[in-house]
Amino acid sequence: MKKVLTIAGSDSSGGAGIQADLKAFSAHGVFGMSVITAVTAQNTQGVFAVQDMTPEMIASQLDAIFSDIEVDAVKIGMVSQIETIKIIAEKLKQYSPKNIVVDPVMISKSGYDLLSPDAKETLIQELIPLATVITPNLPEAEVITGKKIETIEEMKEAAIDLYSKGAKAVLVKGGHLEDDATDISYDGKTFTYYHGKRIESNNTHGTGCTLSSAIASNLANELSLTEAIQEAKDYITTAIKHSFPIGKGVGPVHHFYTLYENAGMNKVKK
Ligand SMILES: Nc1ncnc2c1ncn2[C@@H]1O[C@H](COP(=O)(O)OP(=O)(O)OP(=O)(O)O)[C@@H](O)[C@H]1O
Ligand SMILES: Cc1ncc(CO)c(N)n1
Repeated sequence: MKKVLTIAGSDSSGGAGIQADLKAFSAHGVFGMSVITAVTAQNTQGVFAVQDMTPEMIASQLDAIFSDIEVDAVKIGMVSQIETIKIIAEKLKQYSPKNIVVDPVMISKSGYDLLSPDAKETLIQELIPLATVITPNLPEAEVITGKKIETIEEMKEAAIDLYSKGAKAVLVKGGHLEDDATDISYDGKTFTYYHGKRIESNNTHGTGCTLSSAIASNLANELSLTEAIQEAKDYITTAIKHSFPIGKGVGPVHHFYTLYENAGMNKVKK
């Protein structure tokens, strides 16, 4: 069984962050592990408090895992502070895992800063160059490139600009487009489109976390990058379609169990 690590924040309501990542890992049949960077007090309505882990504690978690277990892929989500980013980058350089998916999480859907504004530059300089693929949404891509992105053409321009920051590939996500949810990847040579019809759902809490974890799982399972992204896109689309309205705000997506599905045991149809 492949082993996949998420380095991210905890979402107490279970829709995003570490909790979404571990659910996505299980659904992909990989063994999930976690390094918690911060604990958030969060629900479907917002983020109410954040407690960052110390850099020492983050380093200890990383050492505990990498000194003992072979890691097939890493997904990085909420990294919160400059010192958090620096220690993660240092440890990843030391252990050099094969696949690193960087989701440059900045602001929650409810508008809370999950990345300290003064840490943006460190994220760009320290983490992006280590990435197999980075997966910014449109607001994140706008912050990193400094340009407004509203059209497919502007997404392609942003992808070229983001690629120049040093990641092996870039996936610009179109969840925030007005129109359909089309994502675009760029690997320095080729653009690939991942088309998704916009689903009218209020339950999209954790879509980005889920997509990046699905990509990491698929890379661990040795799919090519474009296959890994396409499969992950199919997964998130199904997960949004079958999402449920728990809580009073933006509900979570539904993680469906491919293993059960293959065995004909899953009630959820693709
Ligand atoms: N309403 C929707 N219908 C269909 N696909 C969607 C919808 N919203 C988002 N997606 C898809 O979900 C994936 C995650 O994209 P999105 O832009 O929502 O990420 P995000 O903003 O980083 O999410 P998060 O809330 O976790 O930060 C993308 O593949 C995107 O196209
Ligand atoms: C902990 C955490 N990570 C990421 C996101 C982005 O959706 C969130 N809301 N919470």
